[in-house]
Amino acid sequence: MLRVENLKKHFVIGVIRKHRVDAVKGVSFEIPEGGSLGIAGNSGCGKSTIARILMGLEEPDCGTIYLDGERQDALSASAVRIRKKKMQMIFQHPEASLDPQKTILSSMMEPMVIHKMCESTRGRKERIRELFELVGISESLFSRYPHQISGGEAQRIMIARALTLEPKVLILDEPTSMLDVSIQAHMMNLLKDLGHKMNLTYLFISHDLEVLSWFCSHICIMNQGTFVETGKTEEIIHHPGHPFTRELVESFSEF
Ligand SMILES: Nc1ncnc2c1ncn2[C@@H]1O[C@H](COP(=O)(O)OP(=O)(O)OP(=O)(O)O)[C@@H](O)[C@H]1O
Repeated sequence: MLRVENLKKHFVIGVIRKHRVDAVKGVSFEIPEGGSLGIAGNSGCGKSTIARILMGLEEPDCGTIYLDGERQDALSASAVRIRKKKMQMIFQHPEASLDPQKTILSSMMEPMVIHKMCESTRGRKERIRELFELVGISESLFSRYPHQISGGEAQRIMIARALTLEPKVLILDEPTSMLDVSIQAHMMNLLKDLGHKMNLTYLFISHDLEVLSWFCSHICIMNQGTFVETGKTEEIIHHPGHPFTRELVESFSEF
């Protein structure tokens, strides 16, 4: 479903003394339809840069992305728009993704209008109602503003919003790290359930090996812009081959 080959990205920071940061140094991975791949690594190792490139928010230096069998850099502008529908992202700060001046219903409608989903406003509202039910929130939130909802509700709204476009791939970038521990488990169960019901393909980015090992069948361990180890999650967690992976696994088993 999603294949990435030799992705690279550097940034130049500083004004007077320029400094080069090689954020992603040639990573490759593949996720089959309905599969779940985790990318684990410490802060600053380049995880979110990969996600931002996939979502078209950053231009890579080089690399090839195939989505649903199609090479993405060979696409026309209209095909890029279709790709953006197929791949959606859930961010760490859901409240920051909602416009504070718009009601929840209006924020939900927006992507559906842009991508011409459903024929009428009534049809769109009905679809949003169904999605709210699916993610376990009530339509009483429709008329509220982002400051009138909880963090857990905001994240469920963002999941429902991503699903309005009927994506095939969901990129999760630390989707639960800002939530209460009690809500985190509900959210992870919800995402797993949705994956089964809608045959979603997941790319899950996190520094939390415990969450990733529960959610993902396969995992890539990332350090300083490269994948140091890739494989089945169970095998990597129980038999880490690379010193960095061992360090990461040990830091989690201490808790
Ligand atoms: N727009 C940018 N301009 C300059 N440097 C950047 C930019 N975006 C990321 N970087 C740098 O690239 C490196 C990788 O950043 P990235 O956000 O991908 O890491 P991460 O693994 O997702 O970290 P975290 O888990 O803390 O979000 C870091 O050194 C970061 O400072």
